[in-house]
Amino acid sequence: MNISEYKGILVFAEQKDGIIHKVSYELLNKASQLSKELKAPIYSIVLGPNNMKVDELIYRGAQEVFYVEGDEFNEPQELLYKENIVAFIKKLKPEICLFGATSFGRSLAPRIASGLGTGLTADCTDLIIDSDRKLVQIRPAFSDNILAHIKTKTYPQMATIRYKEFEEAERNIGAIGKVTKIESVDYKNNLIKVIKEIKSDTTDITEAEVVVAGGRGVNTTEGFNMLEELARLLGGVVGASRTVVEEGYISSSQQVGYSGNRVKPKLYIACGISGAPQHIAGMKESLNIVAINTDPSAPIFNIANVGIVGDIYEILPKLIKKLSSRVCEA
Ligand SMILES: Cc1cc2nc3c(=O)[nH]c(=O)nc-3n(C[C@H](O)[C@H](O)[C@H](O)COP(=O)(O)OP(=O)(O)OC[C@H]3O[C@@H](n4cnc5c(N)ncnc54)[C@H](O)[C@@H]3O)c2cc1C
Repeated sequence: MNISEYKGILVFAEQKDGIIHKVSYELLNKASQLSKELKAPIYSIVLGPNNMKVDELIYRGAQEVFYVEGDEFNEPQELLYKENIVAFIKKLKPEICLFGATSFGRSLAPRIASGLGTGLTADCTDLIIDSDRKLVQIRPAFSDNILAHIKTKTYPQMATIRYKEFEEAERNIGAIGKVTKIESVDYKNNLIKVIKEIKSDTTDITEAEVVVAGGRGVNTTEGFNMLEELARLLGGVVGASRTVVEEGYISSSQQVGYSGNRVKPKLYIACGISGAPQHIAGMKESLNIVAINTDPSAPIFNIANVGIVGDIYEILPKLIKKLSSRVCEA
């Protein structure tokens, strides 16, 4: 492998219905910092429906956007995406490729790395360049107890980055860049056929401003109904610890934590959650944390702005009653 052939930073821009996922703008922000050190161009690749507005990627810092156009890219077809991106990367030869650690990005990036015969560091929280121009990929390991610094021997150097880890790149509508359309590869072997997409009627937990989360202390359907009611009154969504997801009270799409979603709401209400490091990893950046727990020594109180020692089955009905009367008055 001749490393000197590899130049530039490639950001994969994820989209749905032609709307670019915000993680792509966060990656472009990080790419801009790295490009200053490497003196390397920033590219972005987007596979999206016909006539998609891709200029936004230029406003956010991409110098050249490669657009693979086709309505088939509205479906999360990892294999179709993989074939296109692998073929493209083999030609472009970027030294760094960045993907968002969204559920689609987490599924797609390893397939691409395998197709290219290169390494991949998943779920990074930071990236730096060392004195040899190598990408140091930083990610928590062993339940956030250490921060591993990982370098890849093979090129391109590939990483997925957690959503909401960096600020979005500022928007500059005067930015000049180039959009290059590239032909989709002829690939008919899709193993997945989307028959019907069932849209969730709740807000994506990663975007919610209020999260009312339940743990083993809730542990009944009646308890989760209370959480739903509280979340509704506060205009938020219900989240959960892994324990209750595993027990089947709530879908895994609502899990918060190390192996679930990372959330950063204005208000996080932790009900009957002990505060294990794996849970805290997903919610510690919340602006305000309220914890309700019967055990005054529960670790969740160490990071809570407001701690209530008590039984959720006594506290939540009072809170719901109070909030309901306020909603009625208004
Ligand atoms: C590799 C790995 C990844 C993991 N990833 C995640 C993850 O992404 N997210 C996650 O959450 N966990 C994750 N875990 C699991 C994690 O270690 C904990 O086991 C889990 O978070 C504990 O869930 P909990 O707080 O609901 O339950 P518990 O730790 O059992 O806590 C229940 C709490 O409820 C309180 N309580 C009980 N009854 C009441 C009541 N009536 N009112 C008020 N409080 C009450 C108790 O005092 C206790 O503090 C992971 C573990 C591993 C090994």
